[in-house]
Amino acid sequence: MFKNKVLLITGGTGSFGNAVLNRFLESNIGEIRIFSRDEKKQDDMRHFYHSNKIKYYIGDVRNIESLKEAFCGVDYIFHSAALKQVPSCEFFPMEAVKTNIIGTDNVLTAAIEAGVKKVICLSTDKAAYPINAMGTSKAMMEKVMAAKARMVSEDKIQICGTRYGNVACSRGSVIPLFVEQMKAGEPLTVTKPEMTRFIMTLEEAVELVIFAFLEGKSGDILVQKAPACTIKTLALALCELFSYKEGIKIIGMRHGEKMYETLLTREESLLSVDMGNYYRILPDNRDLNYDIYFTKGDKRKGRAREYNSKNAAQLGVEEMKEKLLNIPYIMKELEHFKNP
Ligand SMILES: O=c1ccn([C@@H]2O[C@H](COP(=O)(O)OP(=O)(O)O[C@H]3O[C@H](CO)[C@H](O)[C@H](O)[C@H]3O)[C@@H](O)[C@H]2O)c(=O)[nH]1
Repeated sequence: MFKNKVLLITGGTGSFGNAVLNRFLESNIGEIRIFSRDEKKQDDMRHFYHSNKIKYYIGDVRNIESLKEAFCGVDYIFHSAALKQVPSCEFFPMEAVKTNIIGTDNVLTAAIEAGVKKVICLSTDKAAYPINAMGTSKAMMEKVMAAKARMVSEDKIQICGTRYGNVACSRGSVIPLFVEQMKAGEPLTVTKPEMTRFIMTLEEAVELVIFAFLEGKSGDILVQKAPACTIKTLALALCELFSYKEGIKIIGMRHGEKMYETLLTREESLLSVDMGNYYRILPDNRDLNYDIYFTKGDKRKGRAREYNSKNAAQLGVEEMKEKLLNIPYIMKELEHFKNP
């Protein structure tokens, strides 16, 4: 489906953009456009890949004019540009509104105008029953996406979403932090040992977006059935892999954190289809006519069960070690740790 096509990735200089490039550069895709704000990161990528297939566009999803220019001739978009750090969004919630909500609206408006055929918007489990500004802005992003999908015919453009769990070893996340603590000879700072998270690899995140691209209909959100684990399991697995003896120190929950994350809410589980390794959450396309809204409901509500990192399949220490050993970053750090 990507043969000779033009794919644009917003926020394309991040880990996700690089993983998509690794996946597609050797394929028969026509062109990949990297759209982002940071010229330095784009320049680094230019030198790293040396590929004529990649074109770089400086711009900001907050600025619709910059999107319009970049979208000319584009077939498909993976929309990954976002503010995704929990603390920074908590301190600057309006910045999250501008990038995650208004930015997504801009991307979709410009995509419709430019005749783009399919857009996949990347969201997070923190958007389900959100408690922090990052999750709330992503929940609103999903609503913007659903509203746009409802308004524009599927023949013109297909708009879908994906929801991720935690991407293992992504920039600024807990695994690289624990690795740095081990290098410094410090104990691992565990917030709450029994806290759980869905764990995905970057490759799985790319697979999910491709699955959404191939199988998603307009308005759908696709979710991968990811395994989960407690933070204690993760810390123990790392200590065992690195033969690390300094142990862990419990520091307590941080601002805006939940004990577990949800990939599928109770309400969504009524609208979801089990597709083997994935769930497809169908859009709630009931008539939005206000009279009906007040007189007709859904009797099934209340019977449904959410899908969260507490009731999902849990990885034990051995399984976690196995998963970690498949991640190039861990292999590199292990090598370095053992032969400094
Ligand atoms: O020193 C620390 C830091 C984190 N944790 C724990 O490790 C887990 C993961 O923490 P991360 O900071 O790696 O991830 P978050 O769940 O807070 O959020 C991350 O995952 C999100 C997706 O759900 C977004 O991608 C977001 O940008 C990213 O920071 C949490 O239970 C957290 O409490 C610790 O135990 N000790």
